Amino acid sequence: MEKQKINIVDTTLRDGSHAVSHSFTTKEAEDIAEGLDKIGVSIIEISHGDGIGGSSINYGFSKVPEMELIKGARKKINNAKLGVLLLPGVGTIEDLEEARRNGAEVVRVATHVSEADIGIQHIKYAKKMGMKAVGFLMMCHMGSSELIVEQAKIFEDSGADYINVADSAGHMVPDDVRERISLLKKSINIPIGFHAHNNLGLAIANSIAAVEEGATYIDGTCRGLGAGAGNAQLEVLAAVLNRLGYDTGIDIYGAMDVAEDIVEPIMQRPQVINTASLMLGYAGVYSSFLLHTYRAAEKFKLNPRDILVELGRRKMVGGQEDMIVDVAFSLAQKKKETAHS
Ligand SMILES: CC[C@H](O)CC(=O)C(=O)O
Ligand SMILES: [Mn+2]
Repeated sequence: MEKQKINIVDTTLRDGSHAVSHSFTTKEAEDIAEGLDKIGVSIIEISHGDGIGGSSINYGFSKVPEMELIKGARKKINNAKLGVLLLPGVGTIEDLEEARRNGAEVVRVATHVSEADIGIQHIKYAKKMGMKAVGFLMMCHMGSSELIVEQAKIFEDSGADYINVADSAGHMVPDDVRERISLLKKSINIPIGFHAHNNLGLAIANSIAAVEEGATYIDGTCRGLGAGAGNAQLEVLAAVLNRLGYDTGIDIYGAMDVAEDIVEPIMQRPQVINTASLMLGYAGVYSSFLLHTYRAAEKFKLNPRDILVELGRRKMVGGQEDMIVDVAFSLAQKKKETAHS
């Protein structure tokens, strides 16, 4: 029997950007893109962690403008497709046009799980420019399977080539993934992808659950480099999928080498599940809030875990990074009041 093909989408140079505070240099982007292209990934995504246009005071400034990184990566890619992420409102149609001119062939239009309608024009415009367009639903743990189907259909009707379900908070367990992907599989006519975060240590297990329910595009990053406790570790993902009999087209030894020789040396901290990243998963908080929370905790002399619990309680979603400081400020005020009472 022919092996099922699984397309591996690498987002080291995009989700990994969160983990290095958006400090990738052109040389690093070139080396990583070249390595990923050689090992056979289907799509190489590169952008500021919060997508094109994300470099800002709210999300953190990029060390090197992302369009320079995109141009650098473009020169090194021969086989994979070059992709970017765009959050409508953070990135604009003009940013997308510029990325296209610089060689991007794929755009993943990312919206909160209940807000696909704000991405319709971006999907349509990308298709008009000849790009592959993907509807990327974030924070899917917050949406029922039925809501996800409804929102995916909005993207499908706009012309999206596939739908990506993202467990942005790394909060899902395999049954959550199975339930959502299986209903989606029965309900839409385009392929399905899955994007995991490892905050509960389930990124690989959840990715496998997605594949078993019919997802054919799976995200990974070298060494797991990404927001929070990171993403599904690409070299592990490829090895596990291979062992399960799927065809990823990935050179597994090559993937190990890219992770070990090119990505690991530029990592700023080990990609581990420490207390704060575990709390992201446990409380269902956006993974990219982690480093912003550390900074706020230091500034207001708080335990990062307390800030994360409060962010989870308030159901903050992607894009609300400014609320981290707000929450930290009010917790610090409360602490002061309690000390004086
Ligand atoms: C802020 C964009 C975000 O990092 C996209 C993503 O990777 C996710 O939702 O997990
Ligand atoms: Mn992510």
